[in-house]
This record gives sequence, C-alpha cells and structure tokens, in this order.
Amino acid sequence: MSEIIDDGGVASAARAAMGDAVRARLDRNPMVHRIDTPHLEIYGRQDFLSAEECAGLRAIIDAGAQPSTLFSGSANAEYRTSHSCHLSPWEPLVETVTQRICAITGIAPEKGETLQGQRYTQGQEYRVHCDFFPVTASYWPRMLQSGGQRCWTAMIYLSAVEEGGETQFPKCEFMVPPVEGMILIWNNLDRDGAPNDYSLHAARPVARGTKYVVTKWFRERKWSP
Ligand SMILES: O=C(O)CCC(=O)C(=O)O
Ligand SMILES: [Fe+2]
Repeated sequence: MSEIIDDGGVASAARAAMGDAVRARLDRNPMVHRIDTPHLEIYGRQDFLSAEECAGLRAIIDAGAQPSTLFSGSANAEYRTSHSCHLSPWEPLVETVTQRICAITGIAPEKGETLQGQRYTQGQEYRVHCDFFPVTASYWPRMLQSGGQRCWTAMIYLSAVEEGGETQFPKCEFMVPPVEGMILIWNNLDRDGAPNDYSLHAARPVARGTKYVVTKWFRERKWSP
C-alpha cells in the first residue's frame, strides 16, 4: 500500500525543504555563482570538470550514443534531435563525476537518476520543455512511484560550441552559452516546492560544432526505476 499522496503539481513542504537545503549549500560555496534572474534559482560553476574529464566523458558518450527519446515515449524526430547515452554508474569516471555533483548540491546520491549523456551535432536541438513532471502526463503515476517529482537539474557542458547550442530559458529571457567544464544547476520548482514554469528551457540548435553535455536529474525521494 502506498502512503504517497499524488501532490507533484502543488506546493509541498518536503520539496520546499529540499530546495532550501540545496540553495543554502550553493549560496555558501565561493566557487558557485548565482545567475541574477528573479524567478528562477540557477547557479553556475566554471571548471567543475577538467579538460581530461570532459574528453573522457565525450568518448564514453560517442561509444554509447543512441537517438534521444522523450518521456512521452516516442523518439520524436522534431523535438529532441540529439543523441543520448545512459552512462554506466559503475564506470569509474562516471562514478567520480556523480559523486562530485552530489557533493556540490548536497543532495543524497540515492535521489539522483543515472547520469545521462547527450551529443548534439549541427542542426540538432532540444526544444522548449520542463524537467519537472506535469502531473497530467500519462507517465506521472509511474514517476510518482519511482521517486516523485524531479526537483533539481545539474548539467555539465563537456565541450565549447563554435556557434549555437545555448541553453535558453525563454520565460526568463536569458541563455547560457556552453563553456567546457562548466556546471549549471537549477531548481525546477519554486520556493514552495511547486513546479516553476520559469524553469522551462531549451537547447538551441547547434549552428557550428558539436555539443556534449551530461545531465543529472534529482527526484524528491529515492529514485527506484
Ligand atoms: O543541452 C542542453 O543545453 C539542455 C539539456 C536539457 O534540457 C536536458 O537534458 O534536460
Ligand atoms: Fe531539460
């Protein structure tokens, strides 16, 4: 019998407390900078990974890349045109990077989904979407059982891109150009723990070059796929 209330679309004291803890930790890290935007909690830290670590992850992604799929099920050719790769948590480099992401955010490792790699070649993009789960989505009941709402996203750029490939937050009217080794961390929820529409974002099409990222999504509870 499940004790979990189906509350992923509204304010929640537990999700708000998780936000408070992560914000407090990031705010006191002198290497981390908050991006100055009023409606979204988003932070960056340069040189989170070394050039060697980025190259190592790019090679792993190249070896395992498959056409990206969407949560809605289909491999939608229009919407998310990149290639993705679920990175083995047993790979030593993946394990190290995962531990470091958990350390900088202070989020319990058990809440983190497996690190996912993505590669965008020229013309590829990921159109505007939310990382939190809409509770009206057909997959929400499954997500509720597998750890609940997606709260924080941590994404690391593994390459610079000659042109394009920015991560755009259209409702906040800014975008972040890829910088190799930089981590971007944002809260997909508001201060009350409800989904925040200002967190909507897109990966702008790559105009020249190849973009590589790894993304880690954190759930509100233990992730149990
Ligand atoms: O590649 C990017 O800049 C964004 C990726 C993204 O939105 C995601 O993986 O959820
Ligand atoms: Fe996303």
